Amino acid sequence: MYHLLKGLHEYLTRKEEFSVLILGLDGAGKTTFLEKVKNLYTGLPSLPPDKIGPTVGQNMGKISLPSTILQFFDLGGQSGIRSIWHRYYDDCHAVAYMVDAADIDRLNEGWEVFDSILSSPQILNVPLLLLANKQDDPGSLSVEEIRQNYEQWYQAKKDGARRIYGEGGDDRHERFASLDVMGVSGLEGTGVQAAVDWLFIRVQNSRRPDDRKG
Ligand SMILES: Nc1nc2c(ncn2[C@@H]2O[C@H](COP(=O)(O)OP(=O)(O)OP(=O)(O)O)[C@@H](O)[C@H]2O)c(=O)[nH]1
Ligand SMILES: [Mg+2]
Repeated sequence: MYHLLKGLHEYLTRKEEFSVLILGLDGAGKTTFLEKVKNLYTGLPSLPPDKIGPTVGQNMGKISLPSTILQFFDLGGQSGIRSIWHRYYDDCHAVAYMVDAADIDRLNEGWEVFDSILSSPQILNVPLLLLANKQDDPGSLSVEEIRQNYEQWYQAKKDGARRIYGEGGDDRHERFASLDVMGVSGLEGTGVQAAVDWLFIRVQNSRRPDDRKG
């Protein structure tokens, strides 16, 4: 009887687990952000910023929310490591792409990488959130400026491609038009809970066809 009740209790209180990828160029602030998420949701202290080095491979962090567990994968953003990102695409339920909104010189490079994610077939129906990080930095671009910056970059790329290939499809631009962009500071924690809330809500509605409950 005890085992039956225990099994029933476990069945009723089990949590569904979802994987969230945090992607972006090296130095965008992904690991600092994940440390803040872990601190806010588990109560454990964040690693001090001066103890966070460039990620070689991945960092993971699990947080428990009502009836849900979010498992974050923070992947190293250096160009040599980006080639492994695609291995995670099939099993993820959401992607947070982070840009350093204060590093204007590297935004174009960040958009090139973002564009390759937008055009990945495995990511097509996965919720995608764009995070404009380092909002605490007085030199950072606002959410609206980040949107405009991407639009300008995209337009320039499209104009260049049209000259070479003629008119083509515009799927990525359509996806961007409906994309949510949120301003955060992983260092100070501003906007971090709003971003996690966004991911929490979206993953519930985006189960992959082969996902099993439990
Ligand atoms: N001002 C400010 N600095 C930040 C913020 N988040 C991260 N940083 C700094 O940005 C630098 C890079 O942060 P990381 O978290 O290591 O960046 P990353 O995206 O994980 O980099 P890789 O692991 O190389 O891909 C560090 O010096 C951080 O302290 C932020 O919100 N505001
Ligand atoms: Mg890192």
